[in-house]
Amino acid sequence: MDASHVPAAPLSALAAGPLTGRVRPPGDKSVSHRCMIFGLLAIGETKIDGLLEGEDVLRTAQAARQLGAKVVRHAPGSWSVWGAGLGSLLQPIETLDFGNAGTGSRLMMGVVAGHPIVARFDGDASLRKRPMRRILDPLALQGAQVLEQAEGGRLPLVLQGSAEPLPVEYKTPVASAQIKSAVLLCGLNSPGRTVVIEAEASRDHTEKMLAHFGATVTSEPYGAHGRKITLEGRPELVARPVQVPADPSSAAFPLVAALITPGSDIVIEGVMTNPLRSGLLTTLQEMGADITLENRRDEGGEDVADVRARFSTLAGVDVPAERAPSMIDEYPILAVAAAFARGETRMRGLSELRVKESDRLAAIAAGLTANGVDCDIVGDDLIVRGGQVKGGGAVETHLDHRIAMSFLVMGLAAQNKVTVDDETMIATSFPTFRPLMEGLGARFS
Ligand SMILES: O=C(O)C1=C[C@@H](OP(=O)(O)O)[C@@H](O)[C@H](O)C1
Ligand SMILES: C=C(OP(=O)(O)O)C(=O)O
Repeated sequence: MDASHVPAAPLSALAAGPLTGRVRPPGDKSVSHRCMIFGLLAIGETKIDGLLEGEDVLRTAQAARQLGAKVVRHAPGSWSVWGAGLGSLLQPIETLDFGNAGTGSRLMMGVVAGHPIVARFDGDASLRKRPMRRILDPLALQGAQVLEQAEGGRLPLVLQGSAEPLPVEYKTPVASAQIKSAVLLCGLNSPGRTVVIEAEASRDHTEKMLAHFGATVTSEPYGAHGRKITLEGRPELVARPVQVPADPSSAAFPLVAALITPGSDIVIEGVMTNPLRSGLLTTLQEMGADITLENRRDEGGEDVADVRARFSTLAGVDVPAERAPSMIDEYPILAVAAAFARGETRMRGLSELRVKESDRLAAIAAGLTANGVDCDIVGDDLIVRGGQVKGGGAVETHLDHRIAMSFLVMGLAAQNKVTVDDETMIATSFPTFRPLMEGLGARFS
């Protein structure tokens, strides 16, 4: 299903009995995008197991095809990519249309910027509003040229890459794995060394995959919370199998649903517990959540665990700004947990939430207010005063999957049903959200 071409579909969540059972959410979205990209750049067959078949990743798969890869689906989650090879991408004829996918579009800009080709990038109404200068600025230092762009450096835009990207040392202006990854992916085809410095470490899937596919890449501490990543250009990237763990950002929805719904006891299997993605687990545990990590193991180079969550009496906490990169996509669902917690939760330093699929800071506050939850935005902080949640509200999702799923979870434990104006965007990251939640006992109408 192509979520961007289906009409909006409202959906309500109703108070549910206890949630029980075991589930496995789909594959991680960040890793799945990167499977397609590294598959495109490597020589040979990249076999992928557990790929997220969400709309965002399918867009990246399509772009990889347009740039010369052969991409084949064998069975659900089981895919192969035969790469064009680093330095040998095809000139795409049609626009690369990334739909709703920030990650796919921005990482692929890095790939195109490092090749002597011209590509037109576009996306849906949400993606067209998102800032791209943060990607285009470093890529210009590396030698790429923006031939056309919409106002403010936005999509649609036309990017001309360079046959020989310049080696750069780039310090990212905000903690962003997308900026870091775009620079590194462009630097792959540079005859020299590319260095990215981030003051606060962001998710490291690109670095891990670079090493997995044979590049020489190092990552060392930088300052109190940062990293310095150094990549040697022009490696021979060789196809390697990839096993995709379950997405912690998707697992967050059944997790919080169980914590706030009385009597619940669930297990979420195979969840990636990479420390750079685990800020939500830390925060919920600080709030008093009954969460245990069982059967901890390594799957495909990532830490994974089965996460057991039981209904808990939560208390408000202060969430420090430096934790934001490790839980950046989880603030909408954390705000829902905070609405059911006793006392005040203050989430600090959320400016990046304003430039996601929607202005998430505003969308969260509006959704909470519509459902009778007391909250404020103070500067870049969100303050939620929790307790019992009246519900009964209608929530505007602004083409944002995480806003839709978060408020549907709220409806499972609120006194009255919660309605979101459009559930279609959920297909971008978690196409099985509804059946998975219903399997645990959730009710939607
Ligand atoms: O690199 C990635 O896979 C992602 C990075 C994050 O974005 P930023 O780099 O903009 O923080 C995150 O919000 C997004 O969902 C996925
Ligand atoms: C921000 C997100 O994704 P992207 O930037 O890839 O659109 C997300 O999935 O919450």
